[in-house]
Amino acid sequence: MGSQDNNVALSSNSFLAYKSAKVFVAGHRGLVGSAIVRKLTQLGFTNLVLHSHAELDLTRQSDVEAFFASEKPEFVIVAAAKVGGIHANNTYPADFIAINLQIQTNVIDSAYRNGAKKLLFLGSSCIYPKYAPQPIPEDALLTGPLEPTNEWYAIAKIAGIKMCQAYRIQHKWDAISGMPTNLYGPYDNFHPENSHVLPALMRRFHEAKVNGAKEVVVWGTGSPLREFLHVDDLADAVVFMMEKYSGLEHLNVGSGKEVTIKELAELMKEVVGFEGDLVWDSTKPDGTPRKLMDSSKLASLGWTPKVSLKDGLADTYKWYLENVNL
Ligand SMILES: NC(=O)C1=CN([C@@H]2O[C@H](COP(=O)(O)OP(=O)(O)OC[C@H]3O[C@@H](n4cnc5c(N)ncnc54)[C@H](OP(=O)(O)O)[C@@H]3O)[C@@H](O)[C@H]2O)C=CC1
Ligand SMILES: C[C@H]1O[C@H](OP(=O)(O)OP(=O)(O)OC[C@H]2O[C@@H](n3cnc4c(=O)[nH]c(N)nc43)[C@H](O)[C@@H]2O)[C@@H](O)[C@@H](O)C1=O
Repeated sequence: MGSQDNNVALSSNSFLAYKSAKVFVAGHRGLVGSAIVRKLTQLGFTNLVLHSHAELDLTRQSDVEAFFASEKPEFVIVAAAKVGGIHANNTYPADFIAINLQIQTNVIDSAYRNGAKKLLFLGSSCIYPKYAPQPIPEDALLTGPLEPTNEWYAIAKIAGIKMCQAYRIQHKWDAISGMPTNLYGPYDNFHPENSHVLPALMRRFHEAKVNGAKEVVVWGTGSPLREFLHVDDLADAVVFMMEKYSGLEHLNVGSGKEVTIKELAELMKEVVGFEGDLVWDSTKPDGTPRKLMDSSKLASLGWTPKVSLKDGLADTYKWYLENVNL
């Protein structure tokens, strides 16, 4: 089945034409959700519906149903999820599969039942097989075994894509999915163990510099390749997809540029200004050896990223100094 076979007519669904539309951004306090809120605010959206986890626990079906029945948002962006780096994914598999299945199932179903015009679900590049062809095209999904450190999270995310597809097919409802590559930027999670590599290294190098440490430990061998995208670029792509895309297939969202973890660590060392040595802890997992996404479908619709890794790191470190390292 081609990606256009289940398109929903967009004529009544323009996103950008209607800045007073009620838009629910689930997960608005996180890395991604906060960037989407910044972008929508800059664009002039005036009716954003925002609830923290403490105010509305999206794993609770009856609370989610009551929220949608009373608020009836017209557009829904799902950036709420249980998220973490390689260690967190590997350590809390039950949380990663259960919480994510609950959040996305509750939100997608309630959004449909309460008349939302369009919903965008965010997955992750870890949905693809561990040894997918590189760069990874969208149709590599479900063609091979997953990376074991994050298969529980990946299975939940794959279920989210399939749920959007199923509602599109059965109900002719405009649910789409975007698959971002590894992200970073303001409001990231800088936890020493549970975060992703980029914020983890930023904090570790910064603390080493401040404490005058001679070395910094970096996990794994340094050889895995990762593609990084600044979260402001992702927010731009989310708005672009809300306006321009209405198809069955999920769309990759990447920068097209990859670096080894060793190169990332060297760059971070330079940006932070740490002058000691790197020590590699090979008892820690490398995870997927490479996951560069093929984002040419999104590019062919007219979207391109703008922020280079070097500029994005400098910008994020400035934010870290002003907001985290108080
Ligand atoms: N970070 C990355 O590198 C990547 C992220 N993504 C995807 O982007 C999306 C957002 O990720 P990111 O911003 O990094 O994650 P964060 O951990 O920064 O933010 C997650 C958000 O989800 C909210 N949340 C979590 N559980 C619940 C719950 N039970 N009820 C209500 N809200 C909840 C949190 O709310 P609160 O703050 O109030 O606790 C928080 O605002 C996810 O779908 C993720 O898969 C995809 C690829 C890469
Ligand atoms: C976005 C994506 O994020 C996760 O996948 P990942 O890409 O493997 O994520 P990561 O950022 O945690 O690690 C990238 C690489 O970096 C190395 N590494 C070095 N030093 C540290 C370090 O200090 N912390 C971490 N976390 N990694 C480190 C680490 O060993 C690995 O080789 C998925 O679980 C899944 O959730 C997902 O979708």
